[in-house]
Amino acid sequence: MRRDTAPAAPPRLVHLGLGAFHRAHQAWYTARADDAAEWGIVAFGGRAPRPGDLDVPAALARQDGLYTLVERSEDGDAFTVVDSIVAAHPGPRTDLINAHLADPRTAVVTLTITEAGYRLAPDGGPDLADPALLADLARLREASAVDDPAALTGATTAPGRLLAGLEARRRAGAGPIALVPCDNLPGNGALLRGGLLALAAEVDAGGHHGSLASWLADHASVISTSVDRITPRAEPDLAETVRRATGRSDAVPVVTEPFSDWVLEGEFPAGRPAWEAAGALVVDDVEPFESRKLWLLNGAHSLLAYAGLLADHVTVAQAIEDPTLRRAVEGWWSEAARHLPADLDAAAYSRALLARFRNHRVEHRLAQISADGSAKIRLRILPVLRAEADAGRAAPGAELAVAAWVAAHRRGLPLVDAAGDDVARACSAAEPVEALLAMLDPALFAGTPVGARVRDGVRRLVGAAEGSRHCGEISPGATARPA
Ligand SMILES: NC(=O)c1ccc[n+]([C@@H]2O[C@H](COP(=O)([O-])OP(=O)(O)OC[C@H]3O[C@@H](n4cnc5c(N)ncnc54)[C@H](O)[C@@H]3O)[C@@H](O)[C@H]2O)c1
Ligand SMILES: O=P(O)(O)OC[C@@H](O)[C@@H](O)[C@H](O)[C@H](O)CO
Repeated sequence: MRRDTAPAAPPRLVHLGLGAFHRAHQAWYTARADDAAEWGIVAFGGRAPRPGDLDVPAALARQDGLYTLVERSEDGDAFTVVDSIVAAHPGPRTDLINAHLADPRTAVVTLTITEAGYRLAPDGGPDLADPALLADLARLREASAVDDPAALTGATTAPGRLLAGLEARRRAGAGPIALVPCDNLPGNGALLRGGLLALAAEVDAGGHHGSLASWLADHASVISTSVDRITPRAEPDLAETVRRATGRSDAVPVVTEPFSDWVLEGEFPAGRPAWEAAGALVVDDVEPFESRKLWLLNGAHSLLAYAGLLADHVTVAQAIEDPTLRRAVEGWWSEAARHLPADLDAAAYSRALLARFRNHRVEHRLAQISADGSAKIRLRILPVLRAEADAGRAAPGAELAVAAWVAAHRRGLPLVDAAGDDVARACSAAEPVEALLAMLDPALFAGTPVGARVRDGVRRLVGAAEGSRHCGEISPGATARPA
């Protein structure tokens, strides 16, 4: 695929974390905006592709940024060429990230770097024990003593790359900018803003060049978002499906569901595309929308992932047809709905979700969703479980999600987790179940009725394997590797 005569839109948006979701979501909204011709995206990969994975930025660059979005419903496929990405580069091209951020025409940075990519500690602040992040900070401190732009290159973490780019913008006097995290993290705007300010303060403390932190506070408007579109990893024959249906040769098509949702809160001081034209909603308070989505959709996904894998299911569509799991998901939805504002109509959202989960043509693999469970259970299940426990109620759906995560480790399922070292340590502790629960929240589970019910659940799910001392192979996820 190549661009023909139509000129590409000017580059005014920068994206970090060029994967499937960005192309199914933000790039698609941008291409459908009324003013799409004015807004081109320069997209950067994140970490180096894993062995066997496609190099998406390289493949997209060979196609002038064009790709096919396959919207897959129960009834069939719709194929659209998305043209909003005007340049694609590998993540390590920090010289280009800096150059684009230092350009006053760049108005917005979007991010889909995965939850682990933010490199947060359990308290929600930046993980200042992370060696890669510390190395990026040290580089930035040294760079503050020199005016050479090359000194601002070479960061390996996403926060380090963003911070270096913002420092380049500050030095260029290129003005304010909006930062739009589009990852499934509760309070993603506050987490990104707090993280960047804390990291900038670390740089300022050892640097010589003035205050990056106060520049950020005045010039970086961090948007909070709720993002929703189920976008599984593309199956190997998707390119062939596209070729047969459209005659086009596309090395990196994306498959997604027809449904899409984007809710944003915050100011865009240098402008933005008219995303509302494609259905985006700009609100004063995104938090209730975000909780609804993270609890009802992602929480149910986590429940299905661990309980479904334990029951030998492979995809979400298979797991939701299992009557026991479906009842558990419906139970979880009722538990979560009690803590959502009534005007968000959680019941209608859940009904629609059930249909989305049952779309068997979208092959969303439980193994993909199961990654990084220690953080996801903490963020997506525990807030509801705590609230239910405080109200003196049992919460069987939430309790099953926790028990299934523990049991999946105890049964030796090969799970990827960014906190893989901690999980492995917990698994080889004298009391692995206690240690795994303590990783999530010691106070919630130690000597409490909810803890007792979860332990019973683990015993039932682990069954015959209970005597085994070790969990399965736990691969470290993203934070354990250089980005
Ligand atoms: N896929 C979905 O259905 C969906 C829906 C809503 C939100 N999201 C959010 O988008 C994120 C990405 O999903 P995707 O489907 O595009 O995945 P993907 O694997 O296709 O792409 C992930 C991108 O993030 C980069 N990345 C991975 N780990 C990183 C790290 N530690 N540091 C920096 N960059 C890193 C990768 O290089 C890649 O560019 C999810 O983690 C989630 O937070 C996804
Ligand atoms: O992307 P994650 O790893 O946060 O969670 C896996 C899925 O639950 C998630 O990707 C959903 O499909 C998505 O959030 C739907 O909008």
